[in-house]
Amino acid sequence: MTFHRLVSRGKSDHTPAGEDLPVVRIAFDRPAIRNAFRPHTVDELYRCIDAARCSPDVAAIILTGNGPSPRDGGYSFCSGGDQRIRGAAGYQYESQEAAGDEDLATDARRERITKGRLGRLHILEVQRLMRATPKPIIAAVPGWTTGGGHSLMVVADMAVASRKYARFKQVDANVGSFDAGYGSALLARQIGDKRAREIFFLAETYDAEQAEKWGVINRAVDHAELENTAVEWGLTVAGKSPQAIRMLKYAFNMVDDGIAGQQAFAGEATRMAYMTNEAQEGRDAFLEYREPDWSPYPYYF
Ligand SMILES: CC(C)(COP(=O)(O)OP(=O)(O)OC[C@H]1O[C@@H](n2cnc3c(N)ncnc32)[C@H](O)[C@@H]1OP(=O)(O)O)[C@@H](O)C(=O)NCCC(=O)NCCSC(=O)CCC(=O)c1ccccc1C(=O)O
Repeated sequence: MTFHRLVSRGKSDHTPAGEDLPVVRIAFDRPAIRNAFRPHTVDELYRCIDAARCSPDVAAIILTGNGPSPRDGGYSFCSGGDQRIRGAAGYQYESQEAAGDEDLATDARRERITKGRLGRLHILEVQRLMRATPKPIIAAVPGWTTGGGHSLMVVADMAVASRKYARFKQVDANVGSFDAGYGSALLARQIGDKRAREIFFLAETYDAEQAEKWGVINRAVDHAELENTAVEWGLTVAGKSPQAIRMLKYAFNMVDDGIAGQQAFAGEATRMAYMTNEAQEGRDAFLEYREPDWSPYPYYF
């Protein structure tokens, strides 16, 4: 993965040149294999998103894929799990020596897999972190997005895609996989049940204009404008009330995330409550060994 903090060029973003902007860019960095992820990639992705989540001066996150491929010039967002290191129980870590050597034959790579480590499906932990991150995550889709990559795009709060190169294909069922969580359920919520079933059951390729029409993405744009659009959206979000954006994201999540969604929203409500004189009176009364005086606080209705 690559992680970049955006920096002002001093032109249109109202920030002096060279200063940090409140947006980060996180990108898959295996363009030769359409940005497929392996467990190390997922570990890095988790850490990148968490770093952005924990940065108080970051308002929005762009998730994209580096490219083009040095092999054939193809662009990709993410093609999902790396099928070459998929074991019987999940995606397996490779030894450090094999890591990065994309040209090794499949059998040679398999022989180098560290046997002692468990197969992992922890991209699902990343999906949960994306939901729990109280900042909009914007997927910028430059090319192919398939399998687990398609699901990450679905989980992102907004998505923009290259009209020329972005291609979408939910191939899970082709390779015996199925994202039976957010990747399918959230997609059905976003675009309708029948269409989501079509995308999973038929696994046909669709392009950015179709994706925009169906509501899978927010906008199809010229390839050259892809990241500019994502940055513009990120900076627009940064111009809004942080509290309002936080509450809105958790509000959008709440119904679909059940009690976990309610907990996230309620946690923010509690944080706000703690800032009130009323809640502080409760704390102070306890610390001062006295009964709380609620009289200044009416029963609002
Ligand atoms: C993406 C393609 C449609 C692109 O096609 P094309 O442009 O013709 O390029 P290719 O020549 O096929 O590819 C170039 C090069 O990249 C290699 N490659 C591409 N994708 C992968 C991949 N996913 N794994 C390994 N290697 C890949 C390809 O082999 C070529 O290399 P060569 O050396 O030249 O052979 C097309 O490439 C394609 O269909 N790719 C495979 C897509 C796929 O099957 N993805 C996996 C789906 S399953 C998945 O993602 C797991 C789902 C998941 O995340 C999940 C679900 C449920 C629970 C848990 C999980 C989880 O945590 O993982």
